[in-house]
Amino acid sequence: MQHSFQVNLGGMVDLLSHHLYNSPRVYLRELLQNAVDAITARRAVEPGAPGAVQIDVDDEGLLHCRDTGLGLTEEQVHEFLATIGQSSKRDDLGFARHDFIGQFGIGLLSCFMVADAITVHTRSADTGDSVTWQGFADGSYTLTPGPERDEPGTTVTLRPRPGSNHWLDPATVAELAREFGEFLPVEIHCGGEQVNAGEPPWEAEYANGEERRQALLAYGRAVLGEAPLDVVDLAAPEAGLTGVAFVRGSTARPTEAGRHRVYLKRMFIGDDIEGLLPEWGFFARCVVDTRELRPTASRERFFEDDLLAATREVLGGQIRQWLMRLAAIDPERLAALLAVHRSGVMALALHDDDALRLVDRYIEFETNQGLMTLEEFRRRHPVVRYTSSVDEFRQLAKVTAAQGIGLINGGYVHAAEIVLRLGRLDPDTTVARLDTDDLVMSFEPVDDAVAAASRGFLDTARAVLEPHGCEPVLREFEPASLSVLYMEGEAHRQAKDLSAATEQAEGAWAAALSMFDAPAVAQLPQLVFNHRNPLVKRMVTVDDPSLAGLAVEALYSHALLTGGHPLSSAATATLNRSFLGLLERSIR
Ligand SMILES: Nc1ncnc2c1ncn2[C@@H]1O[C@H](COP(=O)(O)OP(=O)(O)OP(=O)(O)O)[C@@H](O)[C@H]1O
Repeated sequence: MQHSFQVNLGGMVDLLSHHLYNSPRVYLRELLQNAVDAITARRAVEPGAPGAVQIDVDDEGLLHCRDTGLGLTEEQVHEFLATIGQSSKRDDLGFARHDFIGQFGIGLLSCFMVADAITVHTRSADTGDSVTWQGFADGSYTLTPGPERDEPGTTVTLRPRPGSNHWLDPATVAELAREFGEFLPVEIHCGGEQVNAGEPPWEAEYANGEERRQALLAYGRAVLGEAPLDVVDLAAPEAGLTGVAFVRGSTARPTEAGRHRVYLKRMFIGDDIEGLLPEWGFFARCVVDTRELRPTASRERFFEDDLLAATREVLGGQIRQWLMRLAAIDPERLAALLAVHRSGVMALALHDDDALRLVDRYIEFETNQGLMTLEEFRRRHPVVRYTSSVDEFRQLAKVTAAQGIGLINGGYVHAAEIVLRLGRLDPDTTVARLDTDDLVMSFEPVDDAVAAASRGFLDTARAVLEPHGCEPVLREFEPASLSVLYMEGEAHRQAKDLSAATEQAEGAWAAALSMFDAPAVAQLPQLVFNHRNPLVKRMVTVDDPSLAGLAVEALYSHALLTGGHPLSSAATATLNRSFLGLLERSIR
């Protein structure tokens, strides 16, 4: 036997009024929306019908919202107003009717957030009959005929709940009406004063293009709280969407990035709507009006459906086109923009070839020959080498420059990925991570006489460094001011990364990683002594093994520190020992 669900009416009303919305302030949005929908419905059958909404708060603190809409018959009151989830704005198949903002049949209940009784006094334009309905938060209602109204339309009256009077304060009401109704296509009056402009500034008529642009920039200043760098027109016909994007002149606060101001059929929905632009577009803030995107029941965001995804693509494409056009007509302004929004454009360049070209041409990277664009760097160095960490760059910038090797600091966010992608895009560019083994190979060996004279020193150095898993090498390289370099070598670094990952991993990951047993490290890290350095030159001929040992220990720890390598406890002990030992000898 089949049964029907039972509904706890009071609980349902409570759920749909108090727990659906972010703030009680939306009660006024729902009132305005119903008024505008009722006017739209009346004008569909009576095109010249008046279209105005009047909101007043009387001396007793009651709020009255009066419209010149279609009104309701007694039958419609029962069917639509008094039936939760029933809406006159859906067609016979249950689809939202296109011209109306409402569709769910629950919006009026939001008034229970601020009122304990809702009175609807309405006269149907169809029958001319007037009725009065009064609904309460427990789900009960009364319906009485009359009193007569002169004109078709509806007046909704709210009696404030104890403690909610401030929401019905005249100044608050005017502010909310202005906010939600700013662009609604009917006149909205509050306390006798019209509070809305009725038309979004991007839809308005202007004498010429420049006047329009200045008006939009002024509007953008109000929206962003700062002067925008530029304004971009947006249109996504499938979503019935028009609007503008303001390019920020400074980086957005994290709470604002990727959030946009959105109107639904000209009614304000929210200032913090996400998902309108691809992630990389965080340097722009959109203000748009849409007819087709599907709002959730709270009307505080949109469903993440195919239409929203397609709209995001279209709008992203328009921002991208604007960027490309700017590159062609005003490269200086583009450079200024890229300087402010560097990381956003870099992120875009990770999957967009045009943006990659922009980055190539306009964004400066840190290289071992100073700041320069990748385009310029590639002109000088057909092989683009990069480091994957800032520390490695710092350590090797000078020494690679001295060997004539161009080096890019790939340690900053996205830098290495950008350089690699550029290599894939441009067949004439070879991109390679700096291989420190190759670098050591490029250093000149010392001549035979020096090698013979340094044998004793190298034996001492080998003995000192062996417990640290490091071996000494003597070479000649520029700059001569550099005494030693600690070089890990690619194979060693990979093995180290793997063992660190395995140590940190837990559960299934640890098991998976342990399958890649760290290979026996073929090449130990090297401490490369530079024989062109005057100190090293003297050091290799010192015939006091204990002094040589202290010097090696000191240079080893110094090389670790300057290379940004973590100091093990053994290395820290070495640093202390060598420092104190050398001090003792020099003061003796
Ligand atoms: N000012 C009004 N004039 C005429 N009819 C109204 C008015 N306000 C409400 N109604 C009627 O009451 C019904 C229910 O209104 P309610 O605001 O709860 O839902 P809705 O507007 O249909 O949908 P949504 O939940 O999306 O707002 C409406 O469909 C409409 O038929």
